[in-house]
Amino acid sequence: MMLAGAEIVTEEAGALPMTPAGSSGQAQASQVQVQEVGQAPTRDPVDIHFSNITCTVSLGFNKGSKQILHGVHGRLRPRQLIAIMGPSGAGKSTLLDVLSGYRITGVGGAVFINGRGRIMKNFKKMSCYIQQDDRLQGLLTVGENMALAADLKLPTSMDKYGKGEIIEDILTNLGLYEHINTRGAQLSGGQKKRLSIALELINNPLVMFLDEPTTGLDSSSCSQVVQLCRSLAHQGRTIVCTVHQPSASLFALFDHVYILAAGQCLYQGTTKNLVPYLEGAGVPCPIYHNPADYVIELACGEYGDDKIQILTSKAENGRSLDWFEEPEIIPSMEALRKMCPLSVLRDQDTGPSVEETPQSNQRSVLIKRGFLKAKRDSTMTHLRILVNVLVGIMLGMLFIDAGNEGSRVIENYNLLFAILMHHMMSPMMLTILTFPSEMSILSKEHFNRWYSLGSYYISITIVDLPISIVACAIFSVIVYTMSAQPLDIVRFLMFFVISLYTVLVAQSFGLMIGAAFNVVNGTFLGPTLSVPMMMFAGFGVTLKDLPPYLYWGSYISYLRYGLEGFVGAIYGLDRPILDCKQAPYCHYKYPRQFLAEVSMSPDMFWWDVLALTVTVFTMRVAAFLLLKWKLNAVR
Ligand SMILES: Nc1ncnc2c1ncn2[C@@H]1O[C@H](COP(=O)(O)OP(=O)(O)OP(=O)(O)O)[C@@H](O)[C@H]1O
Repeated sequence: MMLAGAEIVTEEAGALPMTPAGSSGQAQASQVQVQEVGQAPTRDPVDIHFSNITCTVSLGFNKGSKQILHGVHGRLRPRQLIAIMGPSGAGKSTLLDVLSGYRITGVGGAVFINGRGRIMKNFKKMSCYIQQDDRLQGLLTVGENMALAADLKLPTSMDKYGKGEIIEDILTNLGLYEHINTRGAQLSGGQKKRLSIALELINNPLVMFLDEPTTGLDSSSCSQVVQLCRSLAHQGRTIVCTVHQPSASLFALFDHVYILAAGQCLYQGTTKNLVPYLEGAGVPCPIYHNPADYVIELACGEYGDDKIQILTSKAENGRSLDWFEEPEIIPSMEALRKMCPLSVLRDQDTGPSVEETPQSNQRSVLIKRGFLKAKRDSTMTHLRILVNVLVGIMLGMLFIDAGNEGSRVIENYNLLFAILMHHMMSPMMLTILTFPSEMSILSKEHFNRWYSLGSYYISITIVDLPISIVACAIFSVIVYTMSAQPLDIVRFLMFFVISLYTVLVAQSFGLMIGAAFNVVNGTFLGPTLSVPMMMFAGFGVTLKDLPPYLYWGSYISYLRYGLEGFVGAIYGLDRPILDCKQAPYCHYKYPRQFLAEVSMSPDMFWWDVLALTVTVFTMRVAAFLLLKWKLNAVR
């Protein structure tokens, strides 16, 4: 059963002639002329005023700090497509981060929305931020991506037909309808960019911030994306993009430009006024020179730093509105407040919740999305199960029939430790390697208030559990039977429970590392931090041989509880004397003698389960807190 929105999109897509992915679809898309885009906003347009914005970043311990933005001012008018331009490193993305509210650390100054100080919770409800890298669900089709976003971003009271209509409308106007059944990962760069915009358009934001929407696109895709933004702006939105160095034709598509050089404003006004402005400042743009190129050259200091100073003071670091279209009719802050009285805002207030839909809806949609992804994920699901089958068979063959033989007890003990290593390494490394890319999507969707972190975390935990159970059960059956462990259902279940717990702990440990570190650091730290756990597991150095001053280590090693649990399952429960067919003398044919040798008590099984339960719970909570911290720390 598909999602409500996805169902309608797919049904209706099926009724229309569909273009197979990767064929002539791309050519058709490039012919799309973006004229009218879906629903025009129904609420008052948004006028953004920012004043004395500074941004300082710390360069690390004892290295001081760096100021990126130097008290810039500006005005972003509604129904305008505004480009923030400047050379590389000028602070364009930083300014966009600050204006969208994404960056909060080290920021000074004030942002006003329709004449009133910005209240972040309310501003987030009317705006969205599309970052430079396309953070899309690559395993889901365009239609599924849209349907899931609609289920998260539109009120639950809206039925699937209502949502389907909105989705159809947006996709048709953005030239993506032909690609409704194409997976996100298979879209071209321009299509990905348009899908990123389409996803945010679902709840019809009044303000859109786009970081470098044209980077990496060919000229035709660039102009499509910019034309699309222009149409969206002229419908009543305030659209702000950063752009590097647009061609003359692309530059002309923008209504307004805001030019930065080394964190200061060189010019703010209409695109058309740029040439007269430069002329007035004594730095005229040479004939036949693209003004966008020329102003970037000026901002780079190619014509001298004094020119930057002249322009910054002429623009009053963004205070001057002289180069706006009809500056005399730009409303003052007071006039804006009168135009948007508080009584109107009160009527529009949708309550304290930041997200559009309740947590229960967020969880169920995210769980559906998680299962859909898991079904198609060749690494997290298919490869994981395959690896469990292959490693199970390999270990089974290596230790074949070791479980019942008195002369092979030590070998069997080695097998139990090898099983623990497998359950520790593969889920931990898989999580460390895959979670950081998931994290970037989480950061975007969470910031754009698709869902709360709690809903996300619960859903990933629920989605992963059945996959872990299946992978672990397959592995356990193979290795248990091939190595001829006692055929007793209770022992097998004890063995399985310990295996599953070890997987869950290792995964939680991987999640903690994946949430806090990038892939390189995580790949180094995960296995390195696991070494002490192995040392204290009671393997190699048995627990009784551990020096007393290091004994505490065995209590914090989850592998110790795993190994003890395995030994209890296989040799506990008053196991009878073992066979001794393969040797004349079997030192450990009495299981109790072996248990005494490794100083493990068979009665500790439930304590081991309890210890592993507490460890899983603690690590999950720690991973959640780290995730929460990381989401804010990157800002
Ligand atoms: N967290 C940070 N720590 C240190 N320096 C930073 C940090 N964030 C940004 N910077 C520096 O601030 C300056 C402005 O960065 P920003 O990304 O805003 O520039 P930009 O104009 O968007 O550049 P580009 O067009 O190349 O993306 C750069 O020199 C960058 O190295």
